[in-house]
Amino acid sequence: MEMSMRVNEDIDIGEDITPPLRPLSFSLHDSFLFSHCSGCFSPLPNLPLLPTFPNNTLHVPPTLLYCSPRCSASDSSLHISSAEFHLLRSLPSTRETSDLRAALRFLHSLPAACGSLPTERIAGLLTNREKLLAGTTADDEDDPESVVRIRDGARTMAAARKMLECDEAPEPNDFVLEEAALCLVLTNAVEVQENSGRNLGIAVYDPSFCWINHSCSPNACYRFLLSSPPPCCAQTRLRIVPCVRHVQETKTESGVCSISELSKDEAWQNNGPRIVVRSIKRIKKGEEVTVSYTDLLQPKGMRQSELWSKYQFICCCRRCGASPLPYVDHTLQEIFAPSLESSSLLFDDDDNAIKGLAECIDDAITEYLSASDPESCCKKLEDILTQGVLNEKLEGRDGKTQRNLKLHPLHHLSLNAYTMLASAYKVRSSDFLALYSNTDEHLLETLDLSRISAAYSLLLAGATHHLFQSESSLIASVANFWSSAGDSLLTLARSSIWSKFVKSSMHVTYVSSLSKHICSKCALREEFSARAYHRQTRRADFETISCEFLDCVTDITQKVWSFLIRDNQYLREVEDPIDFSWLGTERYRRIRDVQPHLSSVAVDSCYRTDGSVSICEAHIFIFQLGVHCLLYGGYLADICYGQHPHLISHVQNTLDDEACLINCRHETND
Ligand SMILES: C[S@@+](CC[C@H](N)C(=O)[O-])C[C@H]1O[C@@H](n2cnc3c(N)ncnc32)[C@H](O)[C@@H]1O
Repeated sequence: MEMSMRVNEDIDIGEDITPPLRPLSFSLHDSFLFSHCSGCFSPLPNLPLLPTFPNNTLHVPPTLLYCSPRCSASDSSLHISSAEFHLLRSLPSTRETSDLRAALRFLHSLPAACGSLPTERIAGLLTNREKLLAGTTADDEDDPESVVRIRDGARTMAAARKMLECDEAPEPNDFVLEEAALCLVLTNAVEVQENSGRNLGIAVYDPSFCWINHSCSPNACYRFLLSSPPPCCAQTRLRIVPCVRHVQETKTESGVCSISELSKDEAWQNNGPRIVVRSIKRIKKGEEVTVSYTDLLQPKGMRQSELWSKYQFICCCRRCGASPLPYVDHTLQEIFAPSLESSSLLFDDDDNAIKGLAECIDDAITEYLSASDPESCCKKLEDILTQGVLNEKLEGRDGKTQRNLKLHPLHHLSLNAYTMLASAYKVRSSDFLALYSNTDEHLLETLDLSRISAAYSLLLAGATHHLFQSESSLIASVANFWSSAGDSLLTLARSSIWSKFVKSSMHVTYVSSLSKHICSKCALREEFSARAYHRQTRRADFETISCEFLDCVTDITQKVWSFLIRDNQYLREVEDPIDFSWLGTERYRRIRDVQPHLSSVAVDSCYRTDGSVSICEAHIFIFQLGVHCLLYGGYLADICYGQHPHLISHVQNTLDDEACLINCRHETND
C-alpha cells in the first residue's frame, strides 16, 4: 500500500492547503536544548523553567528547559514517562539524540492497543523498516553504517524504556518496536526551521502531512508556526485528501492503530511547532501534492543519492525523468575546460579532477565553519573559482597533457562558494571595522570588503533566479537569496563610512540621480503596500511583477556592478550577475583563459578613474538595488510562506530609511 495526497479543488499559486497541523512528536536538536524551549521551540528567557518531576523525587541536573509554566506543564510528564529523560542521562554526548527522543515520545503516545509488533506502518505512518535495514548481515560488524546506527539507537531506546521499570537490560531481539519507531521518524520527520533558516529540531506530523510524497519539481512547500497562528491561517480547511495505491507484493499488515484513536489521547494535544502546507504552483483538482525532501539546487546525481541513502527510493519525477537533462540540472553540474570548444568534450578521467574540485571547496567551507578564518576561506575559494584544477593524468597523442578544468559560474559548487564568500567577506568587513581606527585607508578597506560581500550576494541571487526561470519550484531558495542580497546591499549602503567620501565629492550627477531614486518603473512598491496594508497579494500579476523587477535590477546593476566588483579577480570574470547571456560568448572564454591584471588603487583616486560611476552615484544605486531586492525577495517569500509580519516590518523599516536618506541628501544639497 502506498499513500499520497491529492488536492480536492483547484488551487492557485501561494495558497495554504492545510490548516496549521500539530506535531505528533517533536524534539529539539541537542545543540538547542539549553537555548530553546523544548515545549514550543521558542528562545528561552533569562530564567527558564525546569521540567516538573513527579513529587520532586528526582534531584538531578536539567536535561531540558522550558520558556513558561504552560510549556513545562504540558511537556514535563512526556519527557519523564517517554524515557527521554533516562536516554539523555545515559547516552554519551557524542551521538545526536533528537531522532531517538522523537521516536521515544512517539512510542509513548501510542495507545496500549498499539503495543503489538508493527513493522510496516504505525498509526498509518510508513516505517520503511524493511528497506532501511535492508543491508543487515549475519555478522553485526559487516552491517552498513546506517544500519548499525539504527540498531544501536533502537537498543539505546529500549534500554532507556527498561530503566523506567528498573528492569534488567533488554535482550538483543527486544527492540523491534523501537527499531520501527526510529525508522518511522527517519522516514517521516521534517527539520523544523526558524525564520532565519536555522534547523532547530525535528517533528513528525499526522498523515495529512506525512503522506505527501517527494518530487524534485514539487508544487508545494511548508512553513512552521512556532507561536500561535494568525486567525486567518487557523481557519484554512484541509484541502487535500489521501489516495491509496495497492502494490501487489506488499504485505497486508498496515497500521496497528488508526490516527483517530491517537488524536483522542491527551498526549497528542501538546505544544510543538505547527506546520502549514502551501502551494508554489497552480494545482488542478485531483492532482498529487508534492514537496521536496532534498535541496533542489543540487544536481540530479546528488539528489538521487541523498534520497536513496535516506529513504531508499529512486525519484522518477518529471525533472529526474527528463531526457536530455533539463537546463537547470545540466547547468548545476557544468564544468569548463577553457581550451576546448565545449564542455561536452570532457573526458572520463576528468571525473577525479572534478571530485578534487568539490573536495577543495568542501574543505575550505568546513575549515571556515570550524576554525572561522574568513580571510583564508576567501583566498582558497576564490583561487579554486578562478584557477580551477589541472587534470594531469590524461595521456594525449604527444604524451602527458595538462587540462585545466573550471567550474561554470552557475555550477552548484560555485553557488555554495558564493554563499560562503558573501558571509566571509561580511565577517571580515565587520572585524576590520571593529579592529582599526578611522584612517581613510582602513575605512576604505572596510567598505571594499562589504562591497565584495554584497556583490557575491547579488551574484548568488541572480544566478539562482536565472535557474528559477526554467525550474519554478526553486522559488523558496530564490526568495531567500533576493532577501539576503537586499540585506547585504542595504548594509553596505547604510555604512557610516560613505559619509566620509560622499560629502567631499558631492556633485551634479549625484543630485540629478536623486530625482530618479524612487522607482516608478516596477510595481513592487504598490504590491508591497497592497500586501502590508490591505492584506492582498496580486497573484495574477506574478509574471508582470517579476519581469518588471528584472528589468529594473538589470538596469541598476549595469550601472553599479563594475563598482561593486572592482579589484576582485573572480568577480571581474562575471560580466553581468543578472543576465547570463554573456556566458556563451567567445569573449567569456577568452576572459577565463587570461589572468586579469590587478593594480592597487590609491585612496584618492578611488572609484572614479575609468568612466565608471562616482562614489556618490554608487551609493544611491546600491540603495536602490537593495530596496528592489528586498521587496522582490519579500514578494516571493509571501508566495511561499504567506503574510509574515516580521518580513513586512523589515521592509517597512527599509522604506522609512530610504525616505530619510532622500530627505537628508536634499537638505545637504540645499
Ligand atoms: C513521508 S512518506 C510519504 C508517504 C508514503 N508514500 C506512504 O505510503 O506513507 C516517505 C516515503 O514515501 C515514499 N516516497 C515518497 N516520495 C516518493 C517518490 N517520489 N518516489 C517513490 N517513493 C516515494 C518513500 O518510501 C519514502 O520513504
